[in-house]
Amino acid sequence: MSSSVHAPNPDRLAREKGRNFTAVPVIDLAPAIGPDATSVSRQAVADEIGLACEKIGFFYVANHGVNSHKISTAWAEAKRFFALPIKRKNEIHISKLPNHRGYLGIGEETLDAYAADSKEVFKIGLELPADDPDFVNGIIMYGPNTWPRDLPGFRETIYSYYQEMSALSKELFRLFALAIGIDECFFDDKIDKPMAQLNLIRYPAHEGEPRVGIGAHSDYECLTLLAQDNNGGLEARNAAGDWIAVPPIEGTFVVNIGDMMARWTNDRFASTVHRVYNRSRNERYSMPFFCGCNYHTIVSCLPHCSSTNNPPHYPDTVAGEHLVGRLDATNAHRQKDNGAGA
Ligand SMILES: O=C(O)CCC(=O)C(=O)O
Ligand SMILES: [Fe+2]
Repeated sequence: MSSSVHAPNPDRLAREKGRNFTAVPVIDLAPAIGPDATSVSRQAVADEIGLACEKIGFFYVANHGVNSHKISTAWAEAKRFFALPIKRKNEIHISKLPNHRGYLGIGEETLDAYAADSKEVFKIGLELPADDPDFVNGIIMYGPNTWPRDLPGFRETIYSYYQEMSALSKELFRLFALAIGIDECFFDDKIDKPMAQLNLIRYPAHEGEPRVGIGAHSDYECLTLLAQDNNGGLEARNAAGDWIAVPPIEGTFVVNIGDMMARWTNDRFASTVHRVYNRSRNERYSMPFFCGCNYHTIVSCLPHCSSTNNPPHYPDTVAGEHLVGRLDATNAHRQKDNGAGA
């Protein structure tokens, strides 16, 4: 879930100054979350992460602790889902569901008004019962998931992968807190009912010129944990406007900061613009997990993120209201819901 960046935004350009990265670092998480981790080794990893978040907004994590079998089975199930006939996928089309879950076909989500995305997506979120009070109150980020029928094993495998991503995100939030210099547990009670979504994405193969898979955008939430296949194509934009490749690296996930964490840290952490430019022309798959905080969290400039010369850039924000506002702007079916088309 992400936002277009085409509106001229001088503030954003000013913030990007100095973020002239030419590569994205790999950060080893073992000294932070492995069996021999100490508070000193955790802080050292957190500082490395903090630097990457400040200068780049992107990093890879290695030794992340996610079971490789869970990752490979999730890939296999994602491919099985997209191979279903379109009629079957449309049975669980997002526009037919009461919350922000389900299937979106090619061209139905456009992140950059100047270049349509070429991708299809299946979305799930935190599994909650239909009587969850927030869902009953119409909060579309919550409630039950809707799964494709007659695809045995899909639900279990994909939700188990979701839970792995959720657990790893919680570790990363603790490291973010250490990097910022606040209580390590600061985020814990703000992410215990997270607006966290897993997208399975398929970018179709094509002929001819390289093609935009997903247009230039920044992500909306706090952090994104991305698994990508071996085709490459993910690119992050540095302050000079150059597109820096973020290629697949075996055994890692790509992590990037989203707009909500940029707001929380007063842009100390960078929500860096990125895109997928499909040069390989092959079919490409990816699985981004977008971890936001709880819907009702008030996101307010954190300590150590402002000063008299650098006052808060953003008003306090209810995280969920902000996120849903962004979704309304980029999802065709949400615009209809909101009166633009009906
Ligand atoms: O597919 C990818 O590699 C990146 C996807 C992405 O940036 C997004 O869905 O926000
Ligand atoms: Fe993204």
